[in-house]
Amino acid sequence: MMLHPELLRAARTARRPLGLATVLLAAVTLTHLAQAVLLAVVLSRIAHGDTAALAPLLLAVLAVVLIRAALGRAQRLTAVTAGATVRIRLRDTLLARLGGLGPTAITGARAGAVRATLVDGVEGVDAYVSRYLPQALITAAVPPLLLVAVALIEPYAALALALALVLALFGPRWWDRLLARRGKEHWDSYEALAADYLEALQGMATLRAAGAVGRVRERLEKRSAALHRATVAKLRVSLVDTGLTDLAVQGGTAAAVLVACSSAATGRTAATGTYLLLMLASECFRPIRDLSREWHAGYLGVSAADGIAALRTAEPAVTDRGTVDARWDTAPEIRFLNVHFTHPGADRPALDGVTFTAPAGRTTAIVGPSGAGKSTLLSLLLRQRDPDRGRVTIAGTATAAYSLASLRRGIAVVSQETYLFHATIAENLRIARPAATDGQLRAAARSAGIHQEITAFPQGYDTLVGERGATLSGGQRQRLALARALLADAPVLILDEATSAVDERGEARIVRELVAASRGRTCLVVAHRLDAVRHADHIVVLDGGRVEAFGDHSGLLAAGGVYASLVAAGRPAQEDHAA
Ligand SMILES: Nc1ncnc2c1ncn2[C@@H]1O[C@H](COP(=O)(O)OP(=O)(O)OP(=O)(O)O)[C@@H](O)[C@H]1O
Repeated sequence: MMLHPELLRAARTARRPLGLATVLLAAVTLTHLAQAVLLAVVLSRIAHGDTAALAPLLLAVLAVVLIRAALGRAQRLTAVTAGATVRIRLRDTLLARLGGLGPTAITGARAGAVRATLVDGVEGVDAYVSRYLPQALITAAVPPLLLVAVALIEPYAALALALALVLALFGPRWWDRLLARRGKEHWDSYEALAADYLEALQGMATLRAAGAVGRVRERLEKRSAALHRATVAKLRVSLVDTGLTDLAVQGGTAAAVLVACSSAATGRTAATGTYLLLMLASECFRPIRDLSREWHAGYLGVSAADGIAALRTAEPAVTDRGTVDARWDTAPEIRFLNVHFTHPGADRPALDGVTFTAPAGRTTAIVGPSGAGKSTLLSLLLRQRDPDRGRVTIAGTATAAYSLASLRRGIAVVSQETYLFHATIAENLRIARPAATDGQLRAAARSAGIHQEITAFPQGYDTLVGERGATLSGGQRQRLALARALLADAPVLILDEATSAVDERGEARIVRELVAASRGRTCLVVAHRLDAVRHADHIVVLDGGRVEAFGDHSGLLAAGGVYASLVAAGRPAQEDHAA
């Protein structure tokens, strides 16, 4: 019997249906026992040539069989309901935890591995709690009780059965650790394969362009072979386990039959007692045989349990202890006050004493060469991380004082990696505001410069965009994401390289239109091309994690420095560095 604390915790979320499933399983077991007793009486009557009461006895057997069929059906339905409850609650918990962990933790894990845990691992937990656990409880309770009954009829038979039961129940436990290890190795191989496959599918265009499809296929074949080896290794241990149980069951039954025959021959037991002994000896092992069958169904759950526990208990990068509701009536002012931050494992700070104010209701651009700290700054504003020192405030209140959910609702973000779902354009837009009217959708799309292109599609706003917006161009995807952020109507808007996939003229136009559309909001813009941000009310120039300068386009240009050299280069900062 393998019990895992994580699986028991999951089972507690559906105590009632699981309790009912176990009670019904106990009732099914009782019908087996009742049938065994009735058959023993029938056989004994036949042996004595007493056929008078056979008809009612056989009818009683039939009734028991019918009752068992009904109970068995109810038991399976209840178990399925219990399993579904556990599955749904566990997935909810894990998804909520993933949401709470934020992008830093999610990018640390491999998407395919997380998917395997969330989908296949949770399915395994369902089988474990709904089928294996009730059977394990019955197995722990029924054979000892039957042993007592057998001992009352023939103590020697009880002794033979007890030895076989101990061997059947505890013998395989020697292999438990090895089995758990093999199960873990199998699950790790499975996760790695799932992650590699997902990555290969998602990156197929890049792999094809780089001529690397063959190499990746070889790697996947190696992964498949590793999974096959892990499966066989696991099966070997599991077969020894099952073999030992079978041996004990067969041996125990044979020994009990021998003892029953000998005690009948010596006259120690009467005919009814002998038949009862034979029937009960077989019933003693029924729960063990059933448990062995259910074990294979629930084994996946045991293998995935460690991964599920790790996901469920993963610590988020920031704690959500804030209580203030980030619901600002007017666009708020954003301030960075002497903010220091070093990424875990990095040897130099990404932000080294950053201080500036993004005035309320205005557009502030953040520019600087690659690695200057722009994305880090935005991640601190969104509380994906907390500063090591210093404070980030919105409307005069530290970001940590706001509840995370409300803070993130109050800030709309468009980044290069904004995700579009396999749904229609309208559905993708309404993710930001489910109750938005068609008019509001159109207004947001117009501001993001995509309305005309949408209406040019044969199905307009009902066009399916494909997974990750596959049927759209890079620029269209970004503008759609932009429209979605505008629709969110949050008082703070962050554009993080949001228009980099749009052509140069398009970018400058969109940023101009956005600035107009976001009037009344506090807008922070990190743009690829300086042309796009020259009209911003304020520009913060970051370099090496410090604020190098602060001002407007003409002032910064006149002052020289990093900004002037970036403009003079006339190219994106990243290219400068790469050159
Ligand atoms: N997860 C991370 N772990 C360690 N170091 C990091 C991490 N993310 C960023 N850094 C480092 O922090 C510094 C600032 O990076 P950041 O991404 O904020 O710069 P950026 O100005 O946004 O650059 P870019 O314009 O190229 O996107 C860089 O030195 C970078 O190498």
